[in-house]
Amino acid sequence: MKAEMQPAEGATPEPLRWALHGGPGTGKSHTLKLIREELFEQIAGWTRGSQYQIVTLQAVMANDLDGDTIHHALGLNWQSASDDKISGSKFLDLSAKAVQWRWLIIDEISMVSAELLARLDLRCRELVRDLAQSKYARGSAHARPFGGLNVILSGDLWQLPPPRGTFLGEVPWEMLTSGKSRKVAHTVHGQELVWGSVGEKSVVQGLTELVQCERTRDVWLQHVQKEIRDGRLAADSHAFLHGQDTSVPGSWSGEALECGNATCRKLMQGKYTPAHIRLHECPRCKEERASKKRVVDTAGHMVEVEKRDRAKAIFATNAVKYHVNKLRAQDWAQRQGQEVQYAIAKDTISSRALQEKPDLGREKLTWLQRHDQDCGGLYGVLPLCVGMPVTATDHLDRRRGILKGCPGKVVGWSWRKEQEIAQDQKTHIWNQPPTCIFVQFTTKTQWRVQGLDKDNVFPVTLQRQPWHIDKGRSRPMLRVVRRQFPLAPGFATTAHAAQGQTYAEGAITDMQLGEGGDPMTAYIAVTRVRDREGLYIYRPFDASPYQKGCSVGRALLLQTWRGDCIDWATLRTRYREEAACSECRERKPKSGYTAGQWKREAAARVCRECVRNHAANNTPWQCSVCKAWQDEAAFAKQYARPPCTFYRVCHTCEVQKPCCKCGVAKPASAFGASAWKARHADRRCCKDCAVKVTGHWRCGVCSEQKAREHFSAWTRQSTRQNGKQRCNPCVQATEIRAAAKKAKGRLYKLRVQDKRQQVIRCSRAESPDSVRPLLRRSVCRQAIRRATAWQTKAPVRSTVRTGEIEHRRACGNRFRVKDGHVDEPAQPTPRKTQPRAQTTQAAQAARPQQETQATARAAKETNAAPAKAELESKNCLSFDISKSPEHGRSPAKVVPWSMKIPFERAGS
Ligand SMILES: Nc1ncnc2c1ncn2[C@@H]1O[C@H](COP(=O)(O)OP(=O)(O)OP(=O)(O)O)[C@@H](O)[C@H]1O
Repeated sequence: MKAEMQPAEGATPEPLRWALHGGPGTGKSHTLKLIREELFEQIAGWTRGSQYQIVTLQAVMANDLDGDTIHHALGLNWQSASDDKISGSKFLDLSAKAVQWRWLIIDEISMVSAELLARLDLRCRELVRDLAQSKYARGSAHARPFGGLNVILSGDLWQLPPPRGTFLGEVPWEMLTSGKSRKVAHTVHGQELVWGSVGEKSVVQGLTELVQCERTRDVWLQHVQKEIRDGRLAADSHAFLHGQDTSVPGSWSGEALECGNATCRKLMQGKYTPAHIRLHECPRCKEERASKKRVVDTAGHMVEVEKRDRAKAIFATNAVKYHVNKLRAQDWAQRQGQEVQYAIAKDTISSRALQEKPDLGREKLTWLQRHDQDCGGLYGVLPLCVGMPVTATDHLDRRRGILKGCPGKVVGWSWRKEQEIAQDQKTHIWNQPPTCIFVQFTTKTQWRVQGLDKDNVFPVTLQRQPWHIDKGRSRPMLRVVRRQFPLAPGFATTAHAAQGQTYAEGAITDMQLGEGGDPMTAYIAVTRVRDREGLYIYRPFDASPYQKGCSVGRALLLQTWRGDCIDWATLRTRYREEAACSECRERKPKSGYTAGQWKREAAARVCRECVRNHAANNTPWQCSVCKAWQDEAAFAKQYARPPCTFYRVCHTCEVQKPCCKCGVAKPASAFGASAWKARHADRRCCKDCAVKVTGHWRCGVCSEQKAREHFSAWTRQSTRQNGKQRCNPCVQATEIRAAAKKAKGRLYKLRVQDKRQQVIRCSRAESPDSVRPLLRRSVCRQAIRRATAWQTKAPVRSTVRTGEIEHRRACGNRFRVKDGHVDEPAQPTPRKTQPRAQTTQAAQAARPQQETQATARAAKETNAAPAKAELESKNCLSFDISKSPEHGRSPAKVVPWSMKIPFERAGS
């Protein structure tokens, strides 16, 4: 260190920028503590904040080292990446503190993002006085990194990356691709601070590595931790954790057989099955094997309930942590024989939010179920009982060391007088919270609040925190203020909060990773314990996520810090984007191709060099159709323009193209300019097909272009050309189709009618004789009656029982019947429509002939059917359906008998 700080002759001393690296529990924080206490404070007599500063990302880590958070110590804005908003007075305050700064120690560097490190560097350059000797190198106008402060970067690159931002161990790909960086300035700056160099030397000048794990003395557990760290968890280790059979005896630690038994050593030779090994291993191996089973099963193995109750559950996400905390709080209270008290948060909606969404109040109950990180870090329903472990969710008192994440236990709470009545009613849900909750916190120092009789007991009062329901929006509007105690049950935590901690009581972890889960979170949990007895794995897990190896960046950064020579050329060939040229067959990086060529398919991609060769041979352009490289003269002039780089067609391929309508291949002159250039063949329509002729319309049905006279049938309705116009043949065809359709409809009706009549006839013929008259009567509602016209004495058949009968055939007159008998008046009733004089004479002339015919017909009818006469004598009227007045009427008026009287009923 001294050597590094020793100036070369005549030169400004170079400040120290050093890395302290080591696995979990190797004592990095312990070393920093020693440097602080023994070197800085005891030997140099310095104080924190004046001559040196120790910073970390999280308050709990800072508290362990008696340091500060990066944001608080350097006045950085933690909500946004902009640091311009710092007030003048605060900046002056910081500057005054930084006047004497010489050392800056950053712990848990893996959790500091590139962006945050860049902001820290810029703020240091601002705060350190220009007069400070080390700020500028001799002859340089640029401030040194970190304003010339001596810096120690301590941490483990194989631990968790920052919750947000770019991980420092990520390879800056610009180094591999030698392309321009598209990252934001802060990212590039931050990465340069750990990867880059100042002049010939790298920014981080060297590295001290700690290798001996001090936290975990269990050799086998150390071995498992290492396997998970390297991403190569062995099948045997996985089986040991699950209590399954292994290919080695139980006391195998990964390096040696601890029992030293000769039989067990023999079992190691690989000839035996796992079941055999388990059966024949020595008692010590059996014992070791049992203790290595860390996956908790439901059958009650590892029933160390008491111990497990005190162990901290470590999860990857806040949501799981929140729910586990609530469940374990209930469980814990039950075991202690206590009733859980629930403090209900009060959410107040801002007036602006109500303006935007008036019915927001209805959702309040659902907000209580959201996890705390969604609602300003305060629980909706906070379970509490006396003696329960809790943690502070905010910095409650910096002076006393009660920072966010500080552990403690509930000692009691105090009510206002009027609230004590509610207490008597034994309610366990506090809609009206107590005035304060007394919590005994575990801090580095001992203190006592005035008026309280116990040490380290702090009255935690209600806190208000704003949160937004619509926090995903670019400008959240729906603001709610939550009022709750800033406490959380202390049974579970996240892996990020657990980093750097040692849990002597043990840790519970879930190693079954979901999709996208990070094995590092499980690694952090596994490395927090002192021995295997302290590790509880929540459920069986899949080994594959822990066998994928680890990223190349971490190892490369460590090599950079060590000062090892990195073979960037080999890395470039391995990681750079490359593709083979279709002509020279050589694999080349993206920069070896033009943008257009890179996008092409592998078979058509040509590298810059081959393109250059073609240009040198005076064939600079490639035809997109025939793929031949040709000179410029082989292409049309417009292809010289830059947009045509991706599509050029030579004259030979361009001589003729087919029209999409007529399908005939035609030269360019037959097409319009845009149609000729169209790449899609279905858009290339020749002029003949596309042309509009004056006085012509295109028929909307047959699509033919015709003179307007051919549309005369259509223009009777409309003269507008709207694309629906139809030519005369098409109109005619339409009309014919409509008429045919109508006729078909009518024919169908007649067919139906005929069919019905046929059915009736058949049924009548088939029905028994006794039933037939009944059927006839039912079918023929209007019975046919016989009468004799009194004028001509001719027989007349009619359905009229009472009324007038028109007897046209006999004389053209009418006569009246009453109850079926002819009512003979003194004078004949004149017809309504009187025949004209001429026709009356003609009718009178024809009358004798008609009378003769009628008489003859009557005689024929009387003689022809004796059965009919018999029926008539029985006063039954005959029925001939073809002569019936119903015949020929619409079927709707004729009611089929079968529908009216069922056959059986009629028969009976
Ligand atoms: N040299 C040492 N002598 C005795 N105990 C030590 C030593 N180094 C570390 N320890 C103990 O080991 C535990 C872990 O140490 P420490 O927190 O410093 O490790 P770390 O490397 O910072 O771990 P992590 O990477 O997890 O933060 C602590 O309880 C500490 O007291």
